[in-house]
Amino acid sequence: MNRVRCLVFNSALGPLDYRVPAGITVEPGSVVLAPLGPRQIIGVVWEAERLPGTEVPDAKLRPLLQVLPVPPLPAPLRRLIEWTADYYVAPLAAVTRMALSSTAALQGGSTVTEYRLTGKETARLTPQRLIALDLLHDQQATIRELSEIAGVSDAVLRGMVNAGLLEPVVVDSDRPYPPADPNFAAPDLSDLQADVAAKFVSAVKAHAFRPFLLDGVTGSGKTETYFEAIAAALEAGGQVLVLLPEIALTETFLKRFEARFGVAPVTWHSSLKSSERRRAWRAVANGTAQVVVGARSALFLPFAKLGLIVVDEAHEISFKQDDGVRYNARDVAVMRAHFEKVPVILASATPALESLQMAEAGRYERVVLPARFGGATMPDIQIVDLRVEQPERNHWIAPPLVKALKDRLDKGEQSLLFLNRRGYAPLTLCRTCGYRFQCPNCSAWLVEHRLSRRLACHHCGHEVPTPDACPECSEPDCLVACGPGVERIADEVAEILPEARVALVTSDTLTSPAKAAEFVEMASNKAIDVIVGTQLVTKGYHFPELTLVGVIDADMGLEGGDLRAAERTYQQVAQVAGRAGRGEKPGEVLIQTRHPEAPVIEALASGDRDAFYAAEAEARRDAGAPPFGRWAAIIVSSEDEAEARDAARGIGGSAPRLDDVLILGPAPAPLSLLRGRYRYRLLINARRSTELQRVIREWLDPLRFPPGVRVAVDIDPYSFV
Ligand SMILES: Nc1ncnc2c1ncn2[C@@H]1O[C@H](COP(=O)(O)OP(=O)(O)OP(=O)(O)O)[C@@H](O)[C@H]1O
Ligand SMILES: [Zn+2]
Repeated sequence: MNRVRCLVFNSALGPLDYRVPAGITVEPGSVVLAPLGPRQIIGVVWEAERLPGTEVPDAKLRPLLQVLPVPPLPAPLRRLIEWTADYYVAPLAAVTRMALSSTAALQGGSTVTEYRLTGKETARLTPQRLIALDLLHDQQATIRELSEIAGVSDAVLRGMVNAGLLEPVVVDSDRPYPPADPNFAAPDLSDLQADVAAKFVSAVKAHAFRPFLLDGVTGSGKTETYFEAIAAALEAGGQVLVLLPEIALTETFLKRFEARFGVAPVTWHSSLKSSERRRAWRAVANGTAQVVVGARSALFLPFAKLGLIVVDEAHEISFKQDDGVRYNARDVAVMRAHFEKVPVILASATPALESLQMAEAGRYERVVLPARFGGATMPDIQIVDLRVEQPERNHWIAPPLVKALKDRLDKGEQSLLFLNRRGYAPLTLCRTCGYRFQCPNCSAWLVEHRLSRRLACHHCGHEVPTPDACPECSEPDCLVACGPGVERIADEVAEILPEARVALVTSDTLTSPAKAAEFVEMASNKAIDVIVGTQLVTKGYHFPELTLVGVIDADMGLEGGDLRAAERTYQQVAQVAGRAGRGEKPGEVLIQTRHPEAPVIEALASGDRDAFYAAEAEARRDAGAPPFGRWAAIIVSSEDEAEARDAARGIGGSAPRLDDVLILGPAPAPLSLLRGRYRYRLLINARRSTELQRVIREWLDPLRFPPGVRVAVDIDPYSFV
């Protein structure tokens, strides 16, 4: 009797056993279609001994229906999936799903039918068709994707196909990617860079697990050195995964990669079309995708012969996923390298304390690039004490920064102003009655976006047009904007420097790779004098004429009491400062603050990173915080406030009593209402040595909750709201 155990794509079900009928051969990792009740479900054949399940008698087993035409998930990936599920207390099925992230790729055949406009116009056009004609220009995608782009139904589009307005195009999703050339344009490395690169290259050649922390100041050429490691992996016929924290950075990366290797790498992120996803997924699985650059989800792609992993800007908190499986891509990347037996490079100018600690403990090998490439110097950093140098009323740029901006404009050099807040103002209130605009779904204020004339919630996306009158007291023209967002700073720059060309760079303006490319092009060609941006412009960019960076509010990130607040402020400010003076002209950085005496501000001013990290590490050690102690959170939510509270109390009531585990809460989360769900939190603090996951699993497993309640576990949380 030939039976197998499968992990099926339903997180509520455990592993299921099936019979393997004649004519089908499977091995661990095979992706299969199996019957489940009257339906069919996708599953993955797993080593039975690794998945405890209930033994079903042979006679009761149902046969597998089909093996899907893709290579089996390789063993190192299966081990990674197990590790991730175990470490983050997540269902195995939910993690496995992340690996099979293109359902199109799992189906047989290698073509996808996409549609595009024919250019023909018929006499009778309904309003819906007119909209579609307008929005689908230069688009080619599946009906489902086009319907999302145009905001019309599938039926409207199908009607347009029948009317000859749209035509099908068959796309071959197995056409190979052009090969990268490791020697296309190799740079002359400086001696220091060459030493670092040589370590990477020998590690790649050795094909063994070896984690590196590439700690190099901004502009030191970290990218150039890890490109040498990529070249070595290509020479050896291996695949490479490069993780970037944001899609917005991909564009610059692609250009540099192409200049170095002759072709663009394969990209992987959430906004790929399904045909692109399918092509990339299949090429990764059959080993023909050589270098994949992607957001954190690329981490679970089924590489056939991985040779190297790079995590760039490894300190970025966007590597932490905060919904679904709550994992940290930086840490999982290291585990993947461990299972694949390959080197991994974590690159950053401002490494996370956790990573530095790992280096100190000898677990990671720290390699250092202490100076900028090509003789460029680090920028000069000045503190602007806002208590002394006050901006004008309702303005946010203090006199010294105004002066510096004027000076740069006169000299024809570029400036960058950084404020990590989108929109015009974070709070809008009525001057007459005091009414404040709040999100109906979240405990958060609505942020005014003046460019698009909306008030928007940055948590759930809820939006309303900005009204002319107060909704409470009906007084017209009485709304006041409180506090600054980047749009307001851009207005202020236009007021101070009417002739300056100002670019606003936020996720609201750089909405596509094309827009990002356009911005880079303009900034590089000096068609922009002042860039005003959020954290999106703090890293990755290299504009040689940019000589002034102004930080509008260095204190903003310090509010809220997050355990990593000081570290994050340090990283953000140091990164944005790092954009100044990367060319021949020296850079200057002005940091506006009300707390010049705060250790993090002092460290930024003196450039004494080591002292800051040492003090920060000491504080964390005292508080039993990571990396010295462990935190986990349990977040309980429901659309019904009482139900959420009761469930949270139930969890609190059955909390284990352990000497070395401290449990706080349940208490309403700081963001007590989010996307229409009421939220309660418990925080768990334990010693490094505690088996925290086991404690949590044994605590939560026996508990049952009403169907409307969601209980999420967050191991090593980054968000404390
Ligand atoms: N050996 C080299 N030859 C030629 N150009 C180089 C070399 N090393 C670095 N550069 C150039 O110097 C600039 C800075 O290098 P790079 O962007 O790799 O630094 P980085 O350390 O990644 O910086 P950041 O952390 O600030 O993003 C880039 O324009 C890069 O092309
Ligand atoms: Zn909201």
